[in-house]
Amino acid sequence: MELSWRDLGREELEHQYSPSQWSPRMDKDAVIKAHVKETTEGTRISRSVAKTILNIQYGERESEKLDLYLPQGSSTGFPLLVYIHGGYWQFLSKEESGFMVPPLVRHGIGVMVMDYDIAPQGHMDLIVSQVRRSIAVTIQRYPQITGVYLCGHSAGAHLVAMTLCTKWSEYVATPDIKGAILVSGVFDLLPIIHTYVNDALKMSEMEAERNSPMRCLTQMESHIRTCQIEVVVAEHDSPEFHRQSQEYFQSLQALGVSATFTQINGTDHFDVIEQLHDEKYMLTQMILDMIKKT
Ligand SMILES: N[C@@H](CC(=O)c1ccccc1NC=O)C(=O)O
Repeated sequence: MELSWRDLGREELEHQYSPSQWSPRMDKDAVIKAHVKETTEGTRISRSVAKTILNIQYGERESEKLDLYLPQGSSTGFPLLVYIHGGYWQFLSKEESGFMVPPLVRHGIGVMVMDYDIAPQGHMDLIVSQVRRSIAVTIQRYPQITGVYLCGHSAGAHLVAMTLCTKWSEYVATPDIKGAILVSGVFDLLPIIHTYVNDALKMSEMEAERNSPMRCLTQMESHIRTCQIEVVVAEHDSPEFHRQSQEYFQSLQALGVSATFTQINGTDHFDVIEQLHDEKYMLTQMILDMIKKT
């Protein structure tokens, strides 16, 4: 019989869910520090090269703000990439999450990045609803948006997957989601409950279940089932991260969704996404190709 995460002791489970411990480039503290530095600097560059509308309020709460990065000629019509940042639902913000903008705006693509209430202020149900709401508000306010693509990293990939199973009639508008790129994501939250990650989140088993994309795939609305979904992992992600992505991909395929699975060799959990500032990087090309074709 195959081993499951339930057979792992707490220590091993925590190791599996500590992405920084699997990087061959640097030690765990250095890789996170470098990630924040790289993405903060990248976001600063994006804000200097692209036309921006920063801190658009999408709700009543203080943190409910989003940034828009616009391509040239944005008054006519443009596709929008929504980037959802990671950080285990308790770190990072939109201030470090605009680094992928330059190659996208050069190709006529707009980018939206939202803040959501990270834990411990935020809890999982709130975070999921904030992400969905920020997207609905954006497409309602900017009718020039021709189609929406979702890209998320780590916890952000989880939030993309939850957005794919939204009941859109509960929101102010229904986005035309044409594609999604899920990078090094977590799609079943149950193992997370048994790790340090839950110290700030304080999810109950029920909250973890109802917020697990693996467990709400059948709620995916029919217009979403026709979109293109790309599941991506880093070569140096842990075996548990590989398993989570593999199983999510297989479930999408079983549902008849058009999905691909890609491992990016030579990358770890952090530089797999950091390199999106580079137009020549494989994942940037995958995103540009997807938007061109759909
Ligand atoms: N304890 C986690 C921390 C972590 O995942 C993280 C920390 C800061 C910023 C981003 C992170 N992860 C993914 O985006 C780790 O071992 O990597």
